[in-house]
Amino acid sequence: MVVAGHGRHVWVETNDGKRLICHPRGKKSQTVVGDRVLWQATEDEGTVEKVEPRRNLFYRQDEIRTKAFAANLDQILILIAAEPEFSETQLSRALIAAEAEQIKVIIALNKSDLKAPFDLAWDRLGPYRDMGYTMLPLALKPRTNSELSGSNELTTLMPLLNGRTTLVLGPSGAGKSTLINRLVPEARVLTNEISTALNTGKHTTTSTNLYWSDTARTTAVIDSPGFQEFGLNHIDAMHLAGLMPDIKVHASECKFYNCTHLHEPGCGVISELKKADGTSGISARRYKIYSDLFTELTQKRY
Ligand SMILES: Nc1nc2c(ncn2[C@@H]2O[C@H](COP(=O)(O)OP(=O)(O)OP(=O)(O)O)[C@@H](O)[C@H]2O)c(=O)[nH]1
Ligand SMILES: [Zn+2]
Repeated sequence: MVVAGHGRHVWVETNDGKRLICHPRGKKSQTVVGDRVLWQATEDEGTVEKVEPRRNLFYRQDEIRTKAFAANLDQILILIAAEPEFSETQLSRALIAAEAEQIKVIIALNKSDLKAPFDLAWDRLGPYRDMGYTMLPLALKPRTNSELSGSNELTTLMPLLNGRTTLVLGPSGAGKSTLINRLVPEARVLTNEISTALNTGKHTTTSTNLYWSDTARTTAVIDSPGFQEFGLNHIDAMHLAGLMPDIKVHASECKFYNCTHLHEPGCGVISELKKADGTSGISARRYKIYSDLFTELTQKRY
């Protein structure tokens, strides 16, 4: 399994837990973290001979290039926090990308100890709870021993991670490193090892790494940057509504089968949005995100 990558060179873990650097055979082979590969030993390193078929491939795409995050995921954990204030647009983009690959998502809101901003943020997430996304409050920051003995903040999260491979995504400052370091105390050491091995001189905090949080290697977390610039150019504008659950339920009520939900008469989405009695299942903010994204995806350059 590929557990880290740098450029075209990857760090492969064998079934018995050994790790070695592998180089791609030929120009074409593109591997990402989570890939299962067949490799062949060279002197002290290896060559990737074949990438096994993937269950899924999670990626973002901007105008310049496609960037794969990871493959063969069981789920994605989106970690946001009471502070800094999260961007609903970024959150929605990540959810749409996950939906496009039919990967389950957990949304975790960190820093529940910051009562006032936390309550505000929890409120802002109302539409996402209504859509059925699993959502949990967290307080990840290590506390004093007396506070810790009372409750373990990871007791609600751990059962959701156990035995699975989870890609952790989140904006800077939400607590991603705090989480990874609690799940995998030796993460920092491993990251240094990887960057020395794949050697680049620079640190690999900008690359994607897979860590085991148990010695039996059944629970994996993948740490990846890139939440900030989440391009969705790989998605067809006409498929967008189908990837946003709150819009999707009303898109089946439209008069025209190819309705864009932006201006058409008899549009189920627009009529839901215009419900004046406060019962609309589509928030104004979500509709704005939909229409802005629709425009972005129809104007994309190839
Ligand atoms: N109040 C509070 N602060 C927290 C909590 N969890 C993490 N923090 C703090 O939030 C700050 C950011 O946490 P990090 O884990 O470095 O965040 P990150 O998402 O890895 O951020 P980058 O390194 O910028 O990507 C640190 O100062 C943490 O101590 C929490 O539950 N409550
Ligand atoms: Zn419509």
